[in-house]
Amino acid sequence: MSDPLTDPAATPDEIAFEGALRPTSLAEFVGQPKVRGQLEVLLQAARMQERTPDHILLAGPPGLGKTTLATIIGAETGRPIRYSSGPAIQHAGDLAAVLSALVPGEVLFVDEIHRMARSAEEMLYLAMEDFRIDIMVGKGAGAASIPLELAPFTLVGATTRSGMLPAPLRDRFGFTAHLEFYDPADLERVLARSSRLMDLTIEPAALAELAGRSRGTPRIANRLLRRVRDWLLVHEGSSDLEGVRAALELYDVDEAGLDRIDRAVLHAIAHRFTGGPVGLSTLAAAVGEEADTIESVVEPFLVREGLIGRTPRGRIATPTGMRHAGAQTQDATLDGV
Ligand SMILES: Nc1ncnc2c1ncn2[C@@H]1O[C@H](COP(=O)(O)OP(=O)(O)OP(=O)(O)O)[C@@H](O)[C@H]1O
Repeated sequence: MSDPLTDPAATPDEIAFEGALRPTSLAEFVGQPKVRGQLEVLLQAARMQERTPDHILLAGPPGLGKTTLATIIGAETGRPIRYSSGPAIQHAGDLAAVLSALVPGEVLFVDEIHRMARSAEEMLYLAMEDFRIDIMVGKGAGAASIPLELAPFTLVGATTRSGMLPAPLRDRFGFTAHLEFYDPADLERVLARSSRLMDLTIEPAALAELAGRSRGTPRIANRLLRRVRDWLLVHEGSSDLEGVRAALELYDVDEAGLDRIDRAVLHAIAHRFTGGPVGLSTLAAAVGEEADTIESVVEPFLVREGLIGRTPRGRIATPTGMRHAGAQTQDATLDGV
C-alpha cells in the first residue's frame, strides 16, 4: 500500500472534502494558464455560435484538476453535467443507456475514459461524430440494428494515460488539454484559497512550506492542509512555519515532499544497491512494496525531482539522490539522468 498522504489518487473519504474546495469558474481555477486560456476561447466561441462546445479531452496525472475543470465547463456553459467513468462502462449497452438519457446540450464527463470497454468505444465514435448510435437487437440471423438519434452533447473525457486511448477515439476530441504539475507559487494560491474556505489563518511562510512539499499536486496540497488543520487544533499550535513543520514531521513528509515509501526506495537504491542500477522487482522486494506502487506513484515523483534515474539496466540514484539519502557519490556524471 502506498502512503495515502502523498498518493495522488483520491481516497473515498475525500470526495466531500474535495467537492467543498472545488473552484466553480475558470477565473477561480488557479494555475494552468495555457489550458485556461485555451478553454476560455473554446467555450466563448461555442457561446457566440450558440452551439455545443467541441468534445474535450483532459489529460494529465491524478489530482491536477481534471474533474474540477469538467465541472467548470458545465458551469461556464450553463449546461447540466452528467458524471460517468470508464470502469462503469463495461458493455456497449451501459453507454447506450447513458447517451440516450442525455438532454440537449448536456456535458457528459467520463473519468478514466481509457478504461472503457472496447465495444463501447466503437459506439462512442459515431455518437461523438454524428450524435447518433446504432443499437443492436436480437441475435444471429434475426439481429437488426436500430438507429437512435441523440441530443447534441459535449463529451469531456479525462485520462491519466492518453497514450492508452486508441487513435480513432483521441482524434474525435476537438481539443485536448494537457495538465501540467503546478509550480510552488500556484500551489500557494491553491492553499491560500482552501485555507480561506476552511476558515484557517495560516502565515504566508507556512503556506509556502506546505506548497513546496505538495509534489506539484493540488489534491496533495489540500490533503496536507487538512492534516495541518488537525494538528493545529489538537496542539493548539500556531499556524506559522514552525507549526507546519512540526505537523508535517509527525506525518513523515520531509522538506522535499518525500514520504516514508519514497525515502525507503531512495535509501535502498543509494545504500543497499550502492546507487544502482537495480531492477524494479528486486527493489520492490527490498522495500516490501508492490512493484506497481513503486512504478506508478513513487518513481515518477523521484525521477521528476532528479533524485533517481531510469536506465536500461535498472533504477539508479543521481548524485542529488545520493546526497538526499546521505550516501557517498561515486560518479558525478550521473546528475541530470
Ligand atoms: N487549479 C486548481 N485550483 C484550485 N483547486 C484545485 C485546482 N485543481 C485541483 N484543485 C483541487 O484539487 C482537488 C483534486 O482535483 P480533481 O478531483 O479535479 O483532480 P483530478 O485531476 O480529477 O484527479 P483524478 O484524476 O484522480 O480524478 C480538488 O479538491 C480540487 O478542488
